[in-house]
Amino acid sequence: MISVEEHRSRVRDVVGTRPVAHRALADCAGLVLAEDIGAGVSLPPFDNSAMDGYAVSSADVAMAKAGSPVVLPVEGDIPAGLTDVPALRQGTALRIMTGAPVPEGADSVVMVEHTDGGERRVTISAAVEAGTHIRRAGEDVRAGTVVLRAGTVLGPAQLGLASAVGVDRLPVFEPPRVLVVSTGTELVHPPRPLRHGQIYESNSVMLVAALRSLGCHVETIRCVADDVATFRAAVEPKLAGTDLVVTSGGVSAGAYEVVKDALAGVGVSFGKVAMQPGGPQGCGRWQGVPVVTLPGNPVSVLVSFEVFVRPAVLAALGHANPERTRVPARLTETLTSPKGKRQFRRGYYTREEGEVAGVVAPKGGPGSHLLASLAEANCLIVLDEETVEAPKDSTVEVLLL
Ligand SMILES: Nc1nc2c(c(=O)[nH]1)N[C@H]1C(S)=C(S)[C@@H](COP(=O)(O)OP(=O)(O)OC[C@H]3O[C@@H](n4cnc5c(N)ncnc54)[C@H](O)[C@@H]3O)O[C@H]1N2
Ligand code: MOO
Ligand SMILES: [Mg+2]
Repeated sequence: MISVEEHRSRVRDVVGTRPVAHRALADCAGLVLAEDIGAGVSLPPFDNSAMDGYAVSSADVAMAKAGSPVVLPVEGDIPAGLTDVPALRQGTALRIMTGAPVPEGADSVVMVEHTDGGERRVTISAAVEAGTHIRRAGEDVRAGTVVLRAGTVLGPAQLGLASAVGVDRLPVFEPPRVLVVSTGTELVHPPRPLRHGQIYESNSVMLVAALRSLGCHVETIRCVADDVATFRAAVEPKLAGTDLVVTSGGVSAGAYEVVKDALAGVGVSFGKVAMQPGGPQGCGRWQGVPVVTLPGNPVSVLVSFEVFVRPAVLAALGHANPERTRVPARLTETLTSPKGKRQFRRGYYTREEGEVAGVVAPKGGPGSHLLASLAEANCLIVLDEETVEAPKDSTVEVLLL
């Protein structure tokens, strides 16, 4: 039996690191930036108006008040996007819009609300200080400086910033193409009718959802019968276009362990990990393609995914911290755990406003077939290898899902 940590590091080594690809910004959301990005332009690129109003020289409107306004001739318009901007003659005004370049000779903008809105002549009823409503070139970003650091997870704001400094593609760790294969002669695609002895397939659905949430491209082969020739014929032709294969089922100690029987001799090793659920595990390479084989019980599949596959895929994608958040929580009931194994129990974690630690209520028993309780859970309770009993009201560690 190997430890959880040992298998985690094997899976991580097998999955490796993804290559870097340059992708259009629209395809980068959620991915990790592979290199520092410098600004090609300053932000703003030029002094521009923060308001719709009139560009003036503050000296010309210094005496303007509500009761005694100043009237200036308006010599033209500066809409946003105007590239040939006239200079302001002293003693006049230019009508200017938000985002438009401030003309030479102007040192401030009077909001249209403080004027009569005139087109030929404008009556200004408030003075402005020099600099009012002008957004200075470079006050946000200076050209040539690094705006996004390697390792940044690209969300909407980071992608917007990249575009604002003139970038249309970014170097990111390329998401893997993952092939999910669920095995079991008993498995049936819903909604086909079930015969006695058959069950509806659910593991591939969980794995696809979990992998897509990490940004992976996923293809599925569902309900492969427990027959080595059938398994090979279904999966082998797909290996060429695949970066990672994740299988479910067929890895334990029985007579029809299709995944084990098909892959044990070709570079994938199998064994037991000291955890519950998720004991039987395997990983390795098949024709050079990384393979992680998960046990078939539905809870075992999702727990194994959380413990082994998710951190390995996130690390491959360049995430500095690929782990779930761990928090302490007070148990609402006593739990028991097998000595020598790390147990992961489903739980529902809550924390009241103002409380330091939260509370966790176990959901369902330890059985790895109890899918309904998994669907009610928002965390995994971790009971370490030494723990045989965690009493009610004791503090345990939970992983927030
Ligand atoms: N003699 C032993 N028997 C078993 C051991 C053991 O150590 N000695 N380990 C048990 C544990 S723990 C697990 S976990 C399972 C793992 O078995 P397999 O990986 O070979 O998985 P299967 O036998 O194919 O299936 C197990 C179980 O899960 C259901 N299943 C499988 N695939 C799906 C799916 N895609 N959707 C829904 N349900 C699925 C399947 O019908 C079985 O009930 O082995 C124990 N046995
Ligand atoms: O280790 Mo198995 O995954 O409990 O059912
Ligand atoms: Mg089996």
